[in-house]
Amino acid sequence: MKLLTIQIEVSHEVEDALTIFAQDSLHALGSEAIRRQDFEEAGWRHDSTVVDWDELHDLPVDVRLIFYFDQERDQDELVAAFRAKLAELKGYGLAVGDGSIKTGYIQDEDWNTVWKKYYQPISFSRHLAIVPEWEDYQPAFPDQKLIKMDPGLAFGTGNHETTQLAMLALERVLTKPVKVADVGTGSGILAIAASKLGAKEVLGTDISDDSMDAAKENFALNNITNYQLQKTSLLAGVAGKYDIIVANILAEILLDLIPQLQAHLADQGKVIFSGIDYLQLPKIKHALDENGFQIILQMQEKRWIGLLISRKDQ
Ligand SMILES: C[S@@+](CC[C@H](N)C(=O)[O-])C[C@H]1O[C@@H](n2cnc3c(N)ncnc32)[C@H](O)[C@@H]1O
Repeated sequence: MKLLTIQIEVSHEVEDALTIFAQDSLHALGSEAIRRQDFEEAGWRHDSTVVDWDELHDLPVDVRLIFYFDQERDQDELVAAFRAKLAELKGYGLAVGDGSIKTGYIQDEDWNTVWKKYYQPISFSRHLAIVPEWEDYQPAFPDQKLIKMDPGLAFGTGNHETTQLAMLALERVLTKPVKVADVGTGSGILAIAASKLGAKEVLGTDISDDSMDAAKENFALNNITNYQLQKTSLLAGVAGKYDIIVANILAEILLDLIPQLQAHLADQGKVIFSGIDYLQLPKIKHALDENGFQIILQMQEKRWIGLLISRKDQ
């Protein structure tokens, strides 16, 4: 099978917003970012960035985003959607960069090997490291827990700031072996992190078939058995209450989740939101307030906001 590729030259200011837009609104099968800065810093960086100098033919001015879509998708429609999004972001006062767009086709096996090359172990914290399935990794601490991942076609390698903000909040609130629901589980990474941090049971929900397949494989890869997966929108049809509900999804979708929270959150429960572009924060704050919730911790990385939330009276 072939994949449609759409390549856009942008400024780093819009990289995240455009990537999430492609993933969540246009249902891209995958994405890749080639950042000039990564190449320039390659000599001294020892984190998850990997640079293959042999493949260095033409560097982007700032960031080149490559999105992968099913070959049957209408490329003119997708290009028009990207152009409209770039115009919207420009309207917010962001530097969008060159904005030029190129389209093409590649064999999907090529895509699989391309992204794997850029996916390296992440020593995330004192407690957790995220390790691609095919990598050997020596824990930085004898008791550091490893999250083994093969995200397949689902979102959630652990590289994205939004995933990392949600993981930080999980470390903060998982102080007892409680029940955790991960809404929009993607690759299952947050549910797996919760289980490794000692959750009693984890539930992952998602609307995507790719997510269900990837999460199931990743639970098996991590020898996790105390999990359930449910293909549904947000918490629709989910039975029972959860002590922690974590959701890393775009703000527009979190707005639909907020009215469902009271019914699914246990007494003294906590909610973790991530995936909120800072421009969308006022809307989320307002909706939380209207639905009886308060923010008890706010974190930010680049444009992205992560929130720890409780009921107002708790
Ligand atoms: C940004 S990804 C987060 C993946 C993973 N939890 C992480 O933190 O890396 C958002 C996920 O939400 C899923 N999603 C989007 N809309 C949804 C909905 N209405 N209900 C459930 N999942 C949804 C997408 O399929 C995607 O897997």
